[in-house]
Amino acid sequence: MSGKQINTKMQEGAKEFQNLHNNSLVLSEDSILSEYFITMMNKIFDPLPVPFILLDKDSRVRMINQVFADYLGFSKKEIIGKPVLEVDKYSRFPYVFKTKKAEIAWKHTFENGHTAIVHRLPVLDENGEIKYGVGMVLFEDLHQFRDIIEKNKLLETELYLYKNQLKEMHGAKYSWDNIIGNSEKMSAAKFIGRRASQTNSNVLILGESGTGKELFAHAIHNDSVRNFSPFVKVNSAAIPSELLESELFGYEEGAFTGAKKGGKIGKFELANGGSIFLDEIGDMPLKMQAKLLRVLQEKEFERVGGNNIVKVDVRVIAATNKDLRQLIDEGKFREDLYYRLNVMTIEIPPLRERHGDIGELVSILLNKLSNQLGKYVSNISENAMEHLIGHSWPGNVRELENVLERAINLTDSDTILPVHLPIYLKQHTRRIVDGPIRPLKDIIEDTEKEALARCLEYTDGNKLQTAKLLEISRSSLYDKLEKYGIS
Ligand SMILES: Nc1ncnc2c1ncn2[C@@H]1O[C@H](COP(=O)(O)OP(=O)(O)OP(=O)(O)O)[C@@H](O)[C@H]1O
Repeated sequence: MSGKQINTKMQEGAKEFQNLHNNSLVLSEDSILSEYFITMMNKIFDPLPVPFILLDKDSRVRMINQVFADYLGFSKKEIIGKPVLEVDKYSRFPYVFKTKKAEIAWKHTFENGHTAIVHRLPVLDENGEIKYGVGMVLFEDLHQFRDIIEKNKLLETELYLYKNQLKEMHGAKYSWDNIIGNSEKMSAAKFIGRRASQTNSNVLILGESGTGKELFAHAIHNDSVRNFSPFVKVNSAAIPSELLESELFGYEEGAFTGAKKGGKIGKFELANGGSIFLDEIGDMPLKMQAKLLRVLQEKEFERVGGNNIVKVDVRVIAATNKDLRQLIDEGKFREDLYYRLNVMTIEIPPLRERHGDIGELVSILLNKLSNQLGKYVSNISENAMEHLIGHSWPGNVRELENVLERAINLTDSDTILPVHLPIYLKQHTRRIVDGPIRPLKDIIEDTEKEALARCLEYTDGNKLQTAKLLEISRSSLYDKLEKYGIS
């Protein structure tokens, strides 16, 4: 045979080999019967540890590899050319040739007693007639098969557990159904939120403290195509500025004293494929804002102490209760970052601008809190409700939740009465102004005193949070508490 002929034969053999993997393809008469083709098949399949057999259209064995012959307990010579039923009287090939339908992963017990999982494939010509058949043993005994199924089941269970754990650690817990309120303003905010979740754009959520900005961030992630990937929350105000960079972007081994061996990945890498929720973005230091801007623009960054570029695909959802425009004017927030973030902006209205939502909020929150506290309180008296509606709710829904939780703990029945509400809710500021005419200084001091007492009650005595909510320094808070004798 000339070199060219060998080449052609080789190509034919390769083509036929490909055809074997696709039983819808058709073989030429010459090639199936060609000794060269059979030699090629032997060369390819003999060294493989997968039992393999080739039958012609009359169900005679044309080729069998060594492992299959060994498995059946014959030499190859004893098998080649014999009708398949003489090799294994239980063979289903005659049936497969009749139906012309492949049998995939069937359980089969051979004449020698071995039970295996097998494939039987009929190969047809261009007229749809049987050309030949291919048989393969997938698992040589059922134990092998069962072991793999068991291992697979075990892996699936483990995977499910890890996925759930990951979702718990880095998943979004809330959906739109958890966001109560159908007032016009709230419905408008939810409408934009829903639209935002269907896009890949950055989202900026604005609203006072306790209005539900975090709930919105969860719902947006959950409703987006990224919902199977992590949702990672970072509170820029809660992390000391010197740690924020490594928290967000990770660090390389040896980046600084105390750095972990092997380095550490940051929240952006953790959120890859998913969303990162940057809460209190208005409190982010300027240096970090510059790095964040680069991530938003280039989708890449370097870990602290590293030179390698890390590429990420993360959707940013930022939130703040600060006036970012004012921060820009004060030189505390980058204007370019503001415009990058301000793509889909959602403004959540404060509770005092949607008193219409209070009824629904009270009824759903009472139910939720009753379940959490294991004490069923479902009613609220008309007077108590009036107090709730008359209040200005500086702490928004979070404050309402706290007021209701306290009331559930105080009541002895299934109803909340005015007596179960904190005093500040019932003393409206107007009373201070409405009383006898007094020096303005006294009125201001009384107002200040009441505001401090109210806020402390709302925060359960947490002075740091009180100072934050009243937007005064901690030392100023302590001075005022001392002045008014509030402990
Ligand atoms: N519309 C709402 N429906 C149900 N619960 C709400 C709603 N808004 C807020 N809450 C509840 O109020 C509390 C505060 O909400 P959240 O943390 O989302 O507010 P926030 O605006 O992110 O506050 P902050 O600015 O202080 O971080 C949570 O317990 C939340 O479940």
